[in-house]
Amino acid sequence: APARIKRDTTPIYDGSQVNGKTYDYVIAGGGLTGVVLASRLSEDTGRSVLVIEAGYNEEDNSDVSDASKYQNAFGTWIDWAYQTVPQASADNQPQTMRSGRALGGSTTINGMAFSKPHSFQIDALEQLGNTGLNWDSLEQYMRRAETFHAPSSSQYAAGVTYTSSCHGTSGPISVQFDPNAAPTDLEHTFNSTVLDLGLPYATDLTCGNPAGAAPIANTRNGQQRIDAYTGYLVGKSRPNLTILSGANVGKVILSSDATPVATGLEFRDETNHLYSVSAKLEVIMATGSIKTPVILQQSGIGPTSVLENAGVTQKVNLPIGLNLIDQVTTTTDWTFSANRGGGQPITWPRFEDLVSGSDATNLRNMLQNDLASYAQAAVTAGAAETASGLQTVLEIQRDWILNRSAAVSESFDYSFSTTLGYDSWFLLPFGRGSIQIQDNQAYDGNFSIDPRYLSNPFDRLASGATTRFTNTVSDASPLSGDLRGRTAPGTDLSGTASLEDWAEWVQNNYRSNWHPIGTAAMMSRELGGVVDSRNRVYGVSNLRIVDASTLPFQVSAHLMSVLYGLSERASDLIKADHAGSSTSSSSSAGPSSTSSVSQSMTSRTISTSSAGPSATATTGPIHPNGDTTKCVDVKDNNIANGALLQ
Ligand SMILES: Cc1cc2nc3c(=O)[nH]c(=O)nc-3n(C[C@H](O)[C@H](O)[C@H](O)COP(=O)(O)OP(=O)(O)OC[C@H]3O[C@@H](n4cnc5c(N)ncnc54)[C@H](O)[C@@H]3O)c2cc1C
Repeated sequence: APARIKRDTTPIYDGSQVNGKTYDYVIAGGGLTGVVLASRLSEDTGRSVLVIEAGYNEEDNSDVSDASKYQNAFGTWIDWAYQTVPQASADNQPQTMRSGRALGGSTTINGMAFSKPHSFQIDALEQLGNTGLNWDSLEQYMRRAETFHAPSSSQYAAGVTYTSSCHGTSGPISVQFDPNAAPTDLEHTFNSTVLDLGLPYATDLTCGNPAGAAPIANTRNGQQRIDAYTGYLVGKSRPNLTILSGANVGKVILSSDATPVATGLEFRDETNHLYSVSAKLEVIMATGSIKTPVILQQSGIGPTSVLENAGVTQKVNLPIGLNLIDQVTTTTDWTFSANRGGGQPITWPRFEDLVSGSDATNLRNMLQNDLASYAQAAVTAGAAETASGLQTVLEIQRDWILNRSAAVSESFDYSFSTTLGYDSWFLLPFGRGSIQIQDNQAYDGNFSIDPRYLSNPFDRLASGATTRFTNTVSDASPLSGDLRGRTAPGTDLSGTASLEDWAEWVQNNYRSNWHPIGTAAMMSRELGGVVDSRNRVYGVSNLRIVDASTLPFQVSAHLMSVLYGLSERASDLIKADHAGSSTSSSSSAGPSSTSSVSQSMTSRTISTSSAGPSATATTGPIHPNGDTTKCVDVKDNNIANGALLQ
């Protein structure tokens, strides 16, 4: 067996150890949300829980645990590095979407920034048909995930601000300002510059009003990254929790009832054996915004045209894989006249900060007149189910931008040596994309990811305005006095150039913001929703989705806080829904009877194998030193060999 066996929540690697067994809860994916659910649901010692995760325990990987090594893991084995299709409205090139493949999921490779949206953005979840889901109810779950460490007295004296009542005090995820950093000259200069430009100051980015300039805390404890797995499971003794790592889920097993019942999962372990497990109470999907739609479409839950083209028999017609929303990021750079110290000032400009005069009039008119055509364009592109449903959501986004002074962009600024850089993105795209399987191969098949970056005319100009604003800041005093010149974009693009010119630069110089959401949206069925307010998939029994795919729109925040809150909330809902149910008897008593496994296997189409080992099986671990090519579960859509794709 691989030597990476750890502590009490020991992952196992051999799928035959769970094959044919029944667990109360079977969770696909052990990323941010999967790990929260595994931890909370296994608190109930009478319930058996299985998590199936494609990646491994990366506690010993310093690229994960060392908080200063952000980006080192990009392009390595633990980055899925999903490839989009060439982006027709941008530069016609594919984009790489970073995503973590490990216990802890994307929290093992992410930027650790911890912020919360506007309270009215979370209240809008209720407006979309999710009764009872609003800022007040979710905020307590966001706090339940968090333990906040106040800044040191010297940090406080140097100007770090916070509001302790907005934070949690006893949750699994430690949130802290970098203990080795206090605001530098640069940060003071930067903040006074943006305040002079009229931006407000946000004392704390977790209080429900993040617009303006603010300090940002991270999910860290000292120099250690606190990812979801480290926070929620490492060191916990949970005999009723089984974690199978290195295994790819391919399908949800569904009964042939008129309303299909999710009875388990089919998966392939690290040695390519094909196996299945049963869920007595529920199957929970937590494989993230890209893979959740792929797995569900392969299982027969999805849009008619997508499943027909792929040759998959449809069991439930749902807009799974539609409504994909990600943002685009640009990087702009300046040179300092002298080293001004490191630092990470962050700004969240509003519409009124980004544009004025005819630009503001033009953009406002677009939002006032063109939402119906935006919604229709998404339907035509196969990215929305109905124009009326999407328009309802877009009208809510318009209200945030034009009437509620929402933060519409984020600018994450950094300085090192003599460079000042800004990573900036327009937060609230009106465009929508899709994820579609291309064949009926659940393990070695192809799927297309098309975020349709910059296809929406408003997104395009708002992205231009977002990037141009970094120039406005750099040109303003006192910051301008410290800068020698701009290195990206080149000076042929002047600060007063039109939004159109800046948008064109963005089209050729952007990257994915790596925040895909929306592909199984939580909202009423009529609006294009896939799950209800309790995370239950419409038209299927015993199946929930609890991951980033359920967010129906982007918000003015990094996503972790919301996802920790939503998965904490879901764990309570699931526990409550099964409070009276009896427990699974076979989970700890070895494989369930062969006959029940065979029955579930014959009720679905399976080309590669019958129950039990597949013909291509080999043995031995595949990570980190083994033959990683064995773990390729979707052709051309991941890295399995550790090579850098870009
Ligand atoms: C590079 C990067 C930087 C980011 N920076 C920040 C930040 O600073 N702050 C912030 O708040 N958010 C940030 N995010 C976003 C945040 O990390 C994600 O939104 C969040 O982790 C999504 O949670 P999830 O549970 O939906 O998916 P994930 O956490 O990605 O988990 C999905 C899990 O499913 C597994 N999986 C996939 N397919 C299968 C399969 N077939 N079988 C079994 N398992 C499978 C994956 O390996 C993964 O472990 C960043 C994301 C990235 C990629």
